[in-house]
Amino acid sequence: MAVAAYGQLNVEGLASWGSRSVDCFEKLEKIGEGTYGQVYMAREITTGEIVALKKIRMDNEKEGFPITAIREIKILKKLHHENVIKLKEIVTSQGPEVDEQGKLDGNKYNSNIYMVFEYMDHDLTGLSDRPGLRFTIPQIKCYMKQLLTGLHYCHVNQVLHRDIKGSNLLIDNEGTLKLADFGLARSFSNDHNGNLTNRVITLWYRPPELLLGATKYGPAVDMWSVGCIFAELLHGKPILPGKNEPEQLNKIFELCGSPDELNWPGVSKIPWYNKFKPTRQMKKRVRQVFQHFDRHALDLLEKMLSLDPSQRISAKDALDAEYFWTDPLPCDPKSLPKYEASHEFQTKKKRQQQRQNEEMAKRQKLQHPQQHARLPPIQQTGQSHPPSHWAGPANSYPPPVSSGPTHHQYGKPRGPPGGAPSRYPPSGNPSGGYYPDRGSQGGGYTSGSYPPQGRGQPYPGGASGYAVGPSNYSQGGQYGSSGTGRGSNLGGNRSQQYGWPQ
Ligand SMILES: Nc1ncnc2c1ncn2[C@@H]1O[C@H](COP(=O)(O)OP(=O)(O)OP(=O)(O)O)[C@@H](O)[C@H]1O
Repeated sequence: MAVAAYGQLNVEGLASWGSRSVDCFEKLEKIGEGTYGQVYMAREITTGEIVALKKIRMDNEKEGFPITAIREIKILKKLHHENVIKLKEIVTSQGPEVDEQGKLDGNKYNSNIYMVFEYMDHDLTGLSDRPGLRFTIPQIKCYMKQLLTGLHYCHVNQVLHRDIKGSNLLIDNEGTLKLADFGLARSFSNDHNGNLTNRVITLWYRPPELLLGATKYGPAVDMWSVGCIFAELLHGKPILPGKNEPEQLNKIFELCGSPDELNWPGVSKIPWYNKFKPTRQMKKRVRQVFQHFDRHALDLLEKMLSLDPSQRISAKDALDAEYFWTDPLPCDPKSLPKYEASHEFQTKKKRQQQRQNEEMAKRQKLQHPQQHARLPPIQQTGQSHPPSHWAGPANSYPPPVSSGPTHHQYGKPRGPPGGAPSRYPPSGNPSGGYYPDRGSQGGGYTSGSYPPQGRGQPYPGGASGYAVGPSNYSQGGQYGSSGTGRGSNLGGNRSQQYGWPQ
């Protein structure tokens, strides 16, 4: 990995940053662990403010400070928007640190660097993974609108996110959604001719042009991921869960049809097209597969899942789509129900523990079948159950609560993740903005295994043909052409409403 020499983290405009010690914060709980660091919920000791501390992983760095962290810091420093996570500060630790197991963290610099973020109660994956949870259509529209607004802001500021997925969409108990994890993000310019890496974006959300080896691309790559998230929210589970790159491409072609020069002019010039073009002709099946989505949702989804990136809808035009302007309208974020905190890391951990408990119970049953038949059921400590009287149909909703935990309620470290069932009482009265599920259109979620990350991991099997080659493929300025129709007629009012730069 590219690095900067240690001690030379010269991030413009960050003069006073890094002057405070991490000792100004009390770590409360680990809430995330990603490729590039661990994330903790923490409290600032003097003010009591709850924040998220992202520790920059240095243990793999042979020569210095990871370039991904520098990029993330630089990019976040220039982005200021309600739907983009706020980087508050950088803090450092002096001297060796120990991990959760009390082991030295093995960092040869004897010093760590942390990014301090505003704390968010949930990530979208963690939230949607709550047992029995189904998002309503107004709720899905509300989250999608915020996602598109944040992304539009990034794109007009010439930043590609390049890792849009549920666990990077953070949500607070005010219902605000923010884009996070800019570790793979980078600046682009419309006249930029250099090659970019195509080994970005987590596999299930990676667009066909990157899978086919394109190295010139633009904001349309993020819009493909948005399309996958949109369909996932409505469908209840990831729509393109490929195990490796060839399978991922195949799943895309089965859903969106096979690419050719007619539906995607220039596709045959993308480096790995000949290697991976489907051997048989496949038809587009989006409308058939998702026939339970409403007409406006389907129209929008088709435009997001356009194989040809130059025809893929932009974030701005997506916000003008009929979908967001027809009943049921997106709900007001503030009216959304509040939930107990949920992050993907914790829900994964809960599931893991639940599986372990189940296996243990099975083993014990096999060893002592009769004795166990008479014992009370094993308590599933790792699982967060809805109250038993709420174990209704799958489309019933997790109980909204009148007052969820606020940041300041996190006075002391909480117990092990998932140690206790949800504390929130059920409510039969869906309050403000909560709509009961609208038939099969309500979203839902099923637990599943997780996709390979999009961070420069080698393609499977060196011989698979995924060798980076020169590209003569150009995306052709998809972004910035705002298109015609509603956007131009109504864009003024709508732009004001979204608060995006004109
Ligand atoms: N500001 C925050 N508030 C609350 N939770 C957060 C915050 N930032 C990150 N998290 C949690 O930590 C997880 C990992 O964070 P992040 O994606 O920034 O790290 P990463 O090392 O880049 O991860 P990955 O490799 O999965 O992309 C997130 O999915 C989220 O659950």
